Amino acid sequence: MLFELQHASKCYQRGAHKVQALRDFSLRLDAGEILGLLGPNGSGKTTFVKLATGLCDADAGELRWRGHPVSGHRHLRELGVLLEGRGAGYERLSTWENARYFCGLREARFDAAHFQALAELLELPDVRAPLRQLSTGNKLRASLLCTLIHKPALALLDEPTLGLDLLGVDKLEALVRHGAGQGMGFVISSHDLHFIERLCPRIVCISRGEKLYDGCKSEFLQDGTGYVLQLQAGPQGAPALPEGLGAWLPQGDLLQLPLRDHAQACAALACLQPQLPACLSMELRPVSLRDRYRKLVGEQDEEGQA
Ligand SMILES: Nc1ncnc2c1ncn2[C@@H]1O[C@H](COP(=O)(O)OP(=O)(O)OP(=O)(O)O)[C@@H](O)[C@H]1O
Repeated sequence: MLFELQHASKCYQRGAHKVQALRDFSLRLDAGEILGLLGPNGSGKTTFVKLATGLCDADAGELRWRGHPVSGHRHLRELGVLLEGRGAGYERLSTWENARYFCGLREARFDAAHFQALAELLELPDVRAPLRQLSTGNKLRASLLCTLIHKPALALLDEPTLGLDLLGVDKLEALVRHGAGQGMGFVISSHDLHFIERLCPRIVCISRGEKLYDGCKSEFLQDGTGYVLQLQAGPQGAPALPEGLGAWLPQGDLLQLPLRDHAQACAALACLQPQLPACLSMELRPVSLRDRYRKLVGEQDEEGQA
């Protein structure tokens, strides 16, 4: 076991009010794991990263590193952190200079070959130019490089895709897979659900500071729905559903029908076929992380309002 946070709680004081950012939150991670941390805005993801990195103290709970309670800041040398999609790079320094500086700060040897490998993996164009001359996406690539230059055992990446173009996201994905292959652990907090779905075999979902789910992505996706039929009704309104297929769920101006499996999807299409040409659009797709996440967080909101 690499990292463990046990029963952590954190409350912020905001004026006269208290905000419970995390409540009895526990998480453990092994070397080589890639964990996707999901949660709505304000659910406590950044607070978790701040607790893990000592940027703020928990009101309760314990942090353990390699099986031992954390005391002091020694474990920070083995962490790589990207907070809220921004690195801590110095704008007047180049990627190369920043990387050397951050290695020094963590008392790690600067490995030029590792720098080169990361720069190539990220396709960073000009590692000798000051950061201020780089585009937003390339600044983020430089920050990612500086986050990983000292070969941390655990990388905590908060919103690492913010501002990255498609190629940049692909490069980041390759970088994470490469690191995990070498035994690094990753906690990736992001609202980019496609990115998390592609990359993370383990999902943790939090809402209002509490953990709603922690487990395998494949199990997270399996909640009895295998496919979703989605359409936009024409002037005649929603197609009539035969008995046993449930009911249309409105989603903005679209209608969605959750379907159990391949057989039920085929049966639904066969029944609805005469009515489908009158619809403005139609799509049958496998259930996604987005569907499942929306359902889980939505259910919790409903409970909260009840
Ligand atoms: N320094 C602070 N002072 C007061 N309240 C804070 C502070 N930092 C965070 N909070 C509050 O704590 C809660 C959790 O915030 P946090 O930033 O951890 O959420 P998040 O899941 O990272 O959100 P997002 O997805 O928007 O980045 C929010 O209600 C937020 O307003």
